[in-house]
Amino acid sequence: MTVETPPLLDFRDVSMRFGSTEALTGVDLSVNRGEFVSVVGPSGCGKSTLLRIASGLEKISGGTASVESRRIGYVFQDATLLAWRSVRSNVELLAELHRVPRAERARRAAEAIELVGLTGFENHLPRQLSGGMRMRTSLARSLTLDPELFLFDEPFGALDEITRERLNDELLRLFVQQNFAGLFITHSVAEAVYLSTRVLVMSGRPGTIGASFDVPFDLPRDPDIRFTPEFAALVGQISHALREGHR
Ligand SMILES: Nc1ncnc2c1ncn2[C@@H]1O[C@H](COP(=O)(O)OP(=O)(O)OP(=O)(O)O)[C@@H](O)[C@H]1O
Repeated sequence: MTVETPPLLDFRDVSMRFGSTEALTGVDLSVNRGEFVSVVGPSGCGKSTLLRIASGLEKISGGTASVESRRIGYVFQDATLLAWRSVRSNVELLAELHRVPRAERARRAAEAIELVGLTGFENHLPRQLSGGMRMRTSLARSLTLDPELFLFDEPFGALDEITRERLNDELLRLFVQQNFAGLFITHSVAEAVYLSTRVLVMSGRPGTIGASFDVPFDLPRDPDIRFTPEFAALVGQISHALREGHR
């Protein structure tokens, strides 16, 4: 007999108003353990609002939004590093705020730095890093808290194509290795398909989930999958759904 575990994140009929602006309506969204769910949608349809609700920063106007875990990681488009702190000290910051003892904090930071491939750069300051390395530092900082649910708000949007693809590979590897569930916001349909087990298409406004696509490709994922006709076909279908919802 299999025991059903509740989804880590479960939104039912969620609506959200900001004054007279109806930002979200009738949003049903769940993220289970083992899932990496991406959300694509036109600008202003409420994607960031979804993440802010998930992280408890925003109170919903209607429906229910439950998050089962307290171990939540966040990575945003801006790496938000402290300029005067080294990579090591930036990576330790969250653990420090959570009052993790010094030796344990140092151990977790060293492990996270290794996981994101920044070993050797521990003493660098943020201004001495490339954009991709800053993002890796931000990712490592969240990994020190061993998140069960990871929320990503367009983390790679500002990076060049090659760096973005490399970080996509690294994130996929971490997803398989570290076993967290992910909710990932992006404007890139190809990125969403490559990273995810499921892609949701939002339409706006007010924003709602218009379509859901399961991604059938195995994990761990071969980077060359991006050049196959099956991959292109799925990207095409999702892009089409995005255009339909935009009308
Ligand atoms: N704090 C706020 N006060 C008022 N309106 C808000 C607030 N936050 C978001 N909104 C409105 O809610 C809608 C959704 O915004 P949100 O930032 O979630 O969209 P988005 O899909 O993430 O956009 P983008 O893709 O451009 O980042 C927008 O119309 C926005 O103006």
